[in-house]
Amino acid sequence: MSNIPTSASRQALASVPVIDIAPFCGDSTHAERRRVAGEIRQACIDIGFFYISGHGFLPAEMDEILANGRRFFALPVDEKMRIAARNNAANLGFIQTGGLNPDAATAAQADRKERLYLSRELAPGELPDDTSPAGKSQWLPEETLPGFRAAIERQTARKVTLARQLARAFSLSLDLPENYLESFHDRLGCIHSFNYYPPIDPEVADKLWGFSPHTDYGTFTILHQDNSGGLQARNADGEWIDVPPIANTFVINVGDLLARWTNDTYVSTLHRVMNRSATARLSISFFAYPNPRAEIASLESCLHDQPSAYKPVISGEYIRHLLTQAYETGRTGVSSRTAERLAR
Ligand SMILES: O=C(O)CCC(=O)C(=O)O
Ligand SMILES: [Fe+2]
Repeated sequence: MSNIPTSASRQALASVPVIDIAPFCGDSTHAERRRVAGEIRQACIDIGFFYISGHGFLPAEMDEILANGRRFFALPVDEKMRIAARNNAANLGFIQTGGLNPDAATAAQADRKERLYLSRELAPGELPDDTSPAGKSQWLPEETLPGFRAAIERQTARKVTLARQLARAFSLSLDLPENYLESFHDRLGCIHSFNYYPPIDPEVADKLWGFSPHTDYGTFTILHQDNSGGLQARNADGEWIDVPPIANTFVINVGDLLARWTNDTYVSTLHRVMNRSATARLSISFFAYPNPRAEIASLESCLHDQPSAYKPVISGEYIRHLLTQAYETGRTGVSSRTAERLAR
């Protein structure tokens, strides 16, 4: 692509753009998809965040999954701890405030969020992989939450499809063949995370985060937030801007692995959550990771005849390393990769 925006033209946005991705979800012309891909490229260069509309999820479906998330977190903590993530090989399950092994001291400082981490089912014939969470979800007995598992599995499958459609859009945005990134995600590693944020007392709001500033780790995240508000992202000038709820949209953000893959053409942006509303906030993140054994080396279309800043990594090992770091501290924090980038 000539005359295309590059990271040299990063702009400090005051708000996150909304992009209609319908051309990637149904019949469309190449020109239509190319136009959308151009909008995605600009957003990923400027801030690494954009909303999507035109994704095909019905409003009732979106309400239903939020309602199911609320049902889970409303259970007594002892019930939720029956599927504690610390007892699961892939660390899927319930993560209480303070992380996997909170002691009193760390839990007092930790992010206030509780989480439920799930993944997708294995596809027919797919074998489990040590570095992929696929097929390793834990579930409460059906009688505890009737209909919960079936509803979540349906939604997870829908988001796997949406992730593939987005992979096509990202490919085109990077001047790659349209199926290029999709072929790295046909054994998609993914975590479908339900995030519960109790309201934070304004008196201690400076010390206690719902979710402290962090970046995500994978290729991209599909985020569904309820209407509480409280999410912010850091723009190219280092200012925190609101990413308020917009009905019937998802928020997409670039993860560390895609930033690395694009040699920092696309930015994995710091973001954070403070629930200042009087009621609990619920959000649902779907983290898309490439096939666990895929080698991720900087894309040719992002090198511009310069050597890459990064060595190739194996996707599953890289993600597992960052997740372990987060689980053990109870604060997702800034990944070591982002720390390196911020220090440069
Ligand atoms: O709750 C939100 O809006 C953001 C969640 C988030 O940043 C994450 O799950 O990584
Ligand atoms: Fe995040």
